[in-house]
Amino acid sequence: MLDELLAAWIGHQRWFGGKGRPIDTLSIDSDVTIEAGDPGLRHLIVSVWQDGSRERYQLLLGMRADLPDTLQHALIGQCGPYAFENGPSHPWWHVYDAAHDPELTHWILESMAGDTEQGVVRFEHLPGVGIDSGVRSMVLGAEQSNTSLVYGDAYICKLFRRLIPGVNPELEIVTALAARQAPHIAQPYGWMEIDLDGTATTLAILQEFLSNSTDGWDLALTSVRDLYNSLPDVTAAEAGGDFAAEAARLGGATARIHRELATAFPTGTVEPHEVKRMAEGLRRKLGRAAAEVPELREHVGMLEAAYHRVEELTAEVAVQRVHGDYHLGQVMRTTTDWVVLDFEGEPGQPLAERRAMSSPLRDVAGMLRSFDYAARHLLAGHAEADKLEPKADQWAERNRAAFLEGYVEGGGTITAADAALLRAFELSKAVYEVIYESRNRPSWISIPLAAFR
Ligand SMILES: Nc1ncnc2c1ncn2[C@@H]1O[C@H](COP(=O)(O)OP(=O)(O)O)[C@@H](O)[C@H]1O
Ligand SMILES: O=P(O)(O)O[C@H]1O[C@H](CO)[C@@H](O[C@H]2O[C@H](CO)[C@@H](O)[C@H](O)[C@H]2O)[C@H](O)[C@H]1O
Repeated sequence: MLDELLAAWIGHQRWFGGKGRPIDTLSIDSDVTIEAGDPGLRHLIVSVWQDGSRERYQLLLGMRADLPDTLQHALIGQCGPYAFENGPSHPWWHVYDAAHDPELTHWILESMAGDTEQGVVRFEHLPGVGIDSGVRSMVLGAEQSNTSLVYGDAYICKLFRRLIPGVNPELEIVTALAARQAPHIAQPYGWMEIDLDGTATTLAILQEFLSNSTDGWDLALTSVRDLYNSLPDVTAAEAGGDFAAEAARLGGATARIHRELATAFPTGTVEPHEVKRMAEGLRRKLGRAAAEVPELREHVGMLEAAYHRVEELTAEVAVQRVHGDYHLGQVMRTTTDWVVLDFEGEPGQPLAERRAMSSPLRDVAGMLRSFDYAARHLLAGHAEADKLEPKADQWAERNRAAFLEGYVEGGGTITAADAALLRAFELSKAVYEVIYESRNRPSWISIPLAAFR
C-alpha cells in the first residue's frame, strides 16, 4: 500500500519535522497526476499523525516501471498495480522522490510558465516574467527544512515540505520587495499553491538562481579556518582571510532590507507597558525549551534576569516585518553584493507569529549569534580546542562589531537603550538554537550552550 511505503520512508527525510517520534498513521489527502506517463509524476499532500497531532507534507512522486541506477537513491519502494488515467498501467511501479528526476521536474517550470491548474494544484508566474522550461534540474545538496531544485544556473525552486495553511512569508516578502525594485533580494519568478483548509497555501517558489555566489556561512568559515591556521600571535585583524569588511557590508545590506520592509509593509510601536508581553513571550519559550532540553536548566536564572531587564524598559519599541531567522546561511555574497534569502521566519513557529511585526533587532541578534556559531563550530572535537578558543572569541568579537557598525552606518537604528533588548533577543535565539540542535544536530549543541557562559 502506498501510504505504508510513504510512512516508512518519510521519517528518514532531512526535511521531516517529526524525526525520532513514531508515526501513528499517514493518510493521503490529495493525489494529483501532473504527468500521466512512464515516467509519471504525481503530486501528493499527506497527513502524518504522531502523538495525536497532525502535520501535512508535500510530496512529488515519480513512477517508473524500471528505475535507472541514477535514481536508485531516490527509491521509496514498489507498488502496484497502478493505472494513470489516460496513461500507462503496469502491474508494478517503482515509486520514488521525483525531486531527483530532471525528466519530471521540468513539468514544474512548464506548468508555471503556462499558469496551469492541475487538479487542485495551481501554478503561477509573475507578470512580465518569461520562464524557460528547457533547463534540467538537480537537488541542491544543502537540503534542510525544504527541498530546493536548481535548474541550470537560471532558477532555484524551493519546494516547501511541511505545509502550514497560508501564503508563505518568503513569497509575500520577495514579491513585495521586488515590486519596489529593492536591492539585496533574489528575483521571484513564480510559485505553486493549493487550498488547504480553505486558505491559499504556497507549495513552492521559483526564484533567480544566484550563480557565482557563496553563502555567508562558507565564506565566514574560510576566514575562521585561516585564523586558526595562522601563527599563535596573529590576530583576527591581521589574518589574511579577515572577514570584517564583509561583515560590515552585510550590516549595511541588512539595514537596507529593514528599510525596504518598513516601507513595503505596515510598521508600529510597542508601548512600554506592552513590552512586558514581549518579555513574557520570551519566558514562555524558555519554559518550553528547558522542559525539553535538560542542559538549559542551569541557565534559566540568568536568562530570566536578562528578560526581566526588558520588562523594565521605559522607551517604546519600533516594530515592523522582519526576516525572522537571520543567519549566515541565509545570505549570499554575489560578485557585487550581499543578497538575503529565506524570509520564512523560524521553521516550526506558527505562521501568524512568523508574519507578525517584530523589532528588527531580532534579525541583528540572529546574525550576531551566527558570527559566534562560525567562530566556534570548528572547535568541537578539535585537538587544540583550548588553544584556539581565544582566537574564536576574537574572530566573533571583531565581526560582530563590524556588522553592527555597518548596520548603523547603513541607516539601521540601534540606540544605547536597545542594549537590553538586543541581549534578550540574542539569548532567546540561543535558546531556540539549543532546541534546534538537540533535535537536528545533537553534536552541535555545545555551540549555542556556550553563549550562556
Ligand atoms: N536564489 C538562490 N541562489 C543560489 N543559491 C541559493 C538560492 N536560494 C538558496 N540557495 C542556497 O540554498 C541554501 C538553502 O536555502 P534556504 O532558502 O535557506 O533553504 P532552507 O530554508 O531549506 O534552509 C542556501 O544557503 C544557499 O546555499
Ligand atoms: O536555514 P533554516 O531556515 O533551515 O534555519 C534552521 O537551520 C539553521 C542551520 O542550518 C539554523 O542555524 C543555526 O546554524 C547555522 C549554522 O549551520 C548558524 O549560522 C546559525 O546562526 C544558527 O542559528 C537555524 O537556527 C534554523 O532555524
